[in-house]
Formats: sequence, C-alpha cells, structure tokens
Amino acid sequence: MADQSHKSILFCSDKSTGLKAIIAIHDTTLGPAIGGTRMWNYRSEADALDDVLRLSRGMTFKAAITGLNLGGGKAVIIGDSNKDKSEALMRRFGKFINNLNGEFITSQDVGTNTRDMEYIRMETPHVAGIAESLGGSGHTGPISAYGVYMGMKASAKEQWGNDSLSGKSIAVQGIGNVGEHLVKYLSDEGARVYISDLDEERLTYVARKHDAIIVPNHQIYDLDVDIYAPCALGATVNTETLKRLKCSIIAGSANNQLEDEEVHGQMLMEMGVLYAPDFLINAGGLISVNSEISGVGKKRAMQLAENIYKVTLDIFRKSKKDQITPYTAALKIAEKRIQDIRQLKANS
Ligand SMILES: NC(=O)c1ccc[n+]([C@@H]2O[C@H](COP(=O)([O-])OP(=O)(O)OC[C@H]3O[C@@H](n4cnc5c(N)ncnc54)[C@H](O)[C@@H]3O)[C@@H](O)[C@H]2O)c1
Repeated sequence: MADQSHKSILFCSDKSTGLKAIIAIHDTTLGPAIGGTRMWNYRSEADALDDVLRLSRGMTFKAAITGLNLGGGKAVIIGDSNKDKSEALMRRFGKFINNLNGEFITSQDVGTNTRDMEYIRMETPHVAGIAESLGGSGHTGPISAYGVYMGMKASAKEQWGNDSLSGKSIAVQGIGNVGEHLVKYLSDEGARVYISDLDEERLTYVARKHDAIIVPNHQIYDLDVDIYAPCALGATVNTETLKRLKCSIIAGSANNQLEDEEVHGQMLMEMGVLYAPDFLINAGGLISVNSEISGVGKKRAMQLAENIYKVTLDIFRKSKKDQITPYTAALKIAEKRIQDIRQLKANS
C-alpha cells in the first residue's frame, strides 16, 4: 500500500455466498475512485492483492490523462466466473461497495458483465456499465476497442509516417469483448490479423466472422508481425517474451502490459519497438462509463475515444523530446494533472 501510495484497501469476505473480494482505492484527488470488478481464479490471495494494487494505480493515471474528473480504484473477486458466480454473491459484493459511500464506483471487467452490474445496482447506486436497455452505457468493449485502434493508428503514424494499417500484419492476443471489436476494425481496414485465445470455440467464431488467422497460444510471441496487440491479461511484455517478439509496435487493451514498467519500457525503446502506453489507449471503457455517470452521452464518449489518437502522438513527441520512454512520458503528464488539481483544491 505504501509502495504505490494507495489510499485504502478493503478485504471483503462472506461465508454464506462464498464471496472473497478486495477493493483497492488508489487516489481520489480528481474525483471518486472508479474501476471495474475483475473475477478471476487467482492462484493465491497474494496474487489477487498484487493484481488489484497494480490495476487500481493504473486507473488513477488513466482517468488523469484522459482529462476525466475521476480517481483510481479497482476490485477483484477471487473465484471462477463460470462456476462461482451467483446473484447473492454479486449483491453481497454490492453491499460492500455501498458501505464506501460513493468513494468507489465499479463497472465490468474480465469475468463480469452487465448482468452482474445489475445485481450490484440492486444494493448500491455506485455502479455503472449497466445494459443500454436499462438506461446504462452497455458493453464497454466496442468503445475500448475504438480507443485502442486510435492509439494503434497513431503509433503507425509515428513509426512509419503513415497511419494506414492496410497490409500490416497484426497479432491480437485475446479476442474477448475488446479483442473481437479490435479485430473487426483491423480486418475492415485491410490488415492481416492473427488471433490467439484460450477459448477454442470463440477463436473459430471470430476467425470466420472477421477473416482472421488462428495461431496457437504459445506461438503468438514468435510471429513475424508488424504489431503485437495484447488484449488478454497483463505482464505479457517481459524479459522472456522480448527475446521472441519481432514487432515494431506494441499497442493493445490489456492493463499493465509491461511486467516492469521501467525495465521493459527501456528495453523496448532500445530495441526500437514503439510502445503505446496501455493506460492511455485503453481508456475507452472508462470514457464510456464516465458518460453514463455524468450523462454526457455516447457521441461525446466517441469523440473522447477518438482523441486518444492525438494524445498518443503528443506522448510520443514528449518521449522523443525528453529522451524518456512513452510510458514515463504519459505518466508524467498524468501525475502533473493530479498534482495541479491537488494544489488547486488545497488553495480553495
Ligand atoms: N472491457 C473493457 O472495456 C476494457 C477496458 C480497458 C482495459 N481492458 C483490458 O483489456 C483486456 C481484455 O478485456 P475484455 O473485456 O476483452 O476481457 P474478456 O474477458 O472479454 O476477454 C479476454 C479474453 O482473453 C482470453 N485469454 C485469457 N488468457 C489468455 C492467454 N493467456 N492467451 C490468450 N488469450 C487469453 C480469454 O479467453 C478471453 O477470451 C483485459 O486485460 C482488460 O482488463 C478492458
């Protein structure tokens, strides 16, 4: 908690529903902490804690760099989302969120969906990502994918002087809510798209629908492609995979793609691989949820997601000018905004 400057961490446990969850609030300078609830079968509670601490910190910087008045938080429920989920478990979790009196607002993430958010809503108003038919912003996957697509095009512009992805070869790891929509954008633009996932049925479906090429999971890092798009889980860019990756750009939706932000960010820069900071280009989901909370509507949300193109180019410019990695450049801009607003609030 002290290492990454978290504000608070709440462990939630309920025997009758089998709920075991952790809510981490990183920073609330800009506004209430917001972050999805991930349900995952973690190997240990320590792994779950590590994940929620990293993810909540990323949310702080994501909101800050996107210009939203929101803080950073995240929740994880320990369990198998296919087997352990129930209405009672989700509603019990909603009660824990309600006890935080609006300091934390949640939405969907890996392993949770709009139905789960509806159960949480039965116990607390501090939840977004509700189905469109019920007045919410619905699935965040499409807008997240659009933001990643914008960030990827900006990366292409920076690396090759032209933002067209037509004819480029792109490996998308994970074709879930975000990955599938990203594959559609890329395929529609004429890219050659390779896909991998743990879910065989989904792979066949997406490959057929969007004319993509299936590759076995273990081969995704060895492909001779222009772009690697991690859209499954974090830390896939590490010392081991960097020996295998041959791409010129890394741009995807997964949170915390770099196992060690400093070490692997620097390695990428030395290798001449352009890295589009994850917390910047995957902000579409947050933008969508913010539109639901603030009532600004879908059109404005799409404009903000489109703006990721420009912000990504600004970050690359700063990275070059200051001789720092794009990740550090993005972090500095986000931290400066938080610092400025903290001062503003202290003086008023
Ligand atoms: N949904 C959003 O709006 C959003 C926003 C920002 C960031 N993200 C991040 O993007 C990533 C994807 O989100 P999503 O909503 O599409 O999740 P999802 O659960 O719908 O999809 C993830 C997919 O990755 C696959 N997968 C898991 N481990 C894998 C592995 N080792 N190799 C290949 N495939 C694997 C899963 O089978 C699944 O199909 C996550 O890291 C999430 O935190 C999502």
